[in-house]
This record gives sequence, C-alpha cells and structure tokens, in this order.
Amino acid sequence: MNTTKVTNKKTLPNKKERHRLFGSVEAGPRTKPVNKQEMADLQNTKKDFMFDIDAVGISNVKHPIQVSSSLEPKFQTTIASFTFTSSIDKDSKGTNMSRFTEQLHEYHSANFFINIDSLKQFTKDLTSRLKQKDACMEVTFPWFFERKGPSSNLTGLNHADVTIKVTYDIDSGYDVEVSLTGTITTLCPCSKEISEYSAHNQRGNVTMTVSLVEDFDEHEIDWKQVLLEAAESNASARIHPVLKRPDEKLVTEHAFENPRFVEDIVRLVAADLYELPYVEKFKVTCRNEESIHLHDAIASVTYDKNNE
Ligand SMILES: Nc1nc2c(ncn2[C@@H]2O[C@H](COP(=O)(O)OP(=O)(O)OP(=O)(O)O)[C@@H](O)[C@H]2O)c(=O)[nH]1
Repeated sequence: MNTTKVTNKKTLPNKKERHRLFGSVEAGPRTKPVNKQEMADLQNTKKDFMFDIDAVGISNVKHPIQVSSSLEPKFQTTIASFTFTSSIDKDSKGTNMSRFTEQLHEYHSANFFINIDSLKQFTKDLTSRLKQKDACMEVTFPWFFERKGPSSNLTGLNHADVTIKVTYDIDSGYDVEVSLTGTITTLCPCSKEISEYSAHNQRGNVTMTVSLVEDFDEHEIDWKQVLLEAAESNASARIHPVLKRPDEKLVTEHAFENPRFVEDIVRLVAADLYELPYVEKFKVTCRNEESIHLHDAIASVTYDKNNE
C-alpha cells in the first residue's frame, strides 16, 4: 500500500479562527432558564385558540423496522417512513411533538415488529402519552419477497410498497387501513388486436387500499401476500428480478395470451378483493406507464360492502 503523504503548501488559520472568519461570534449572556421545570411551556398554554385541529404531528420520519412475511425472506429489516398525529381541541395551543419519536425509540428498543396488532398497541399508548382523545400513525415501507424465474427457478428479490394506517379513538376504538402497491406487466389488448405483429406493453402500478374486518387475524393470513397475488394474478405477466432466455420466452408469451387494459386490471383485482370475506371495503387504482406515450393510463374502483 502506498502511504506517501501529500504535503500541504498553505498555512491555514486554526478551525476556531476559520469559523470566526466566516461569521461565528462569541456566545452572548445566557438569561433564560436551562432547567426544564423552569422553562416556558408554550405548547401547554390553555386559552381559546378558536379552532379544533383535526391532525397535528410529524411526518417523514425515516426509521429501520422489522417485518415478518409468509414469503421468503420470512423476517426482514427494512426502512420505513412514519407519520404520527393526533387531534387537539381549541383550548390547547399545541401538541408535544417529542413524544412521538420518544415512543418510537422505546418501541424500537423493545424489538418492535411492524404489524396491525403492534400498531394498535402503539396508537393506544400514544393517545395516553399525549393525553389526547385519539392518535393516528401511518407507516410505509418497501416489503421484499423472493421471486423465481418461471423456468430457471433462479431467485431474486422483488419489492412492493406497503402502508398500514391505524387510528385509535378512545370513544370509537380502532380504524385500520392497509395498502399495497404492486408492479405488473400489462399488454395492450387494442394493440394486439389491430397489429400484424406484436403488441405494446406497459409497467403497471396497482394500489389496493383495504379496510379489514375487525376480527381479522393477521397471524392466519398474510394480507401483504394476498394483495400482491390479487395484483399479479390478474396481470398480463408478473415482474421478475432474474430472467434467463427460457424464462423470458414464457413471460413474453404469457403476457401475449393475457392482454389487459388498465380498466380490466382494476375490475379484475376488485373482483378478487370482493371475494375475500375479511375485506370490508376497498379502493383499487392502476397507473400504467405507457411505452408508446409519455403519459400514464389510470383507472380506479372503490367499493364498500357495507352499502350493499
Ligand atoms: N407543538 C409544536 N411543537 C413543535 C413545532 N415545531 C417544532 N416543535 C417541537 O417542539 C418540541 C418540544 O417538544 P415537547 O414534546 O413539547 O417538549 P416537552 O414539553 O419538553 O416534552 P414533555 O416532557 O413530553 O412534555 C421539539 O421536539 C420541536 O421539534 C410546532 O410547530 N408545534
């Protein structure tokens, strides 16, 4: 290894002098309290502040998390983005924002696994910690799963974006919404029909947002895998990280044999979700990134079984 040092030719002022050169000044007299007990607590000021606030809190909190899965890898760490909020009434000036991340770190240190049950516990605890009547948290993360080539069986990791949103209200209890965005291939039926050869295709992003029945047992059913399957099994073809030529041939032919409009995707996925007894209501959206346009094709279906 070459350990020769490069000789510095300039003589620089020391670091403190450099900071002064760029505008740093000496500390002024300190007159305000440094003990927490003596500090002003503006957040907890009680007065008529005119309006209740629906949601106040923090968003874009990046944090490592642990997730379990019915597909390989069965346990994984991934990076999540959290949003934490609660409502406050018009007599409170503000919330105590440090308590959101304070609680997150406490959970993290106690081996926090992200699932519906643990988020229910988290929001309930947060409600008491904040001394408010409700709390809401939303967590979004890439969930990874193994995918094999259809002929070679060669494996790689794909991912889908997953969101869990849990609200706890001391009067009405829990509200849980789960969501997954999976990526698929769609082959245009119109293009297939009218062209002498081939058909153009798209990369489709299918987002399913679902309300599950109250007694849904996530230890019995991995809803992530179910939603992924709803998107992929209705696609022209699935997406693969590793494809050899025999795989590529199968995937290409499968897409040609299963052409889909963006409308077909949202209706077919809606049908699968409709058939799941533990799904109460759902929204399916699809956004196809066109390969023959700069724009995307979009469609959505919303359905609530309670309104039947
Ligand atoms: N309510 C409120 N807080 C803010 C805002 N902007 C920053 N802060 C936060 O105020 C925080 C102080 O947090 P608090 O939780 O109120 O601190 P505290 O009163 O010492 O905490 P407790 O001991 O839990 O009562 C800092 O973490 C800042 O991030 C804002 O717009 N509204």
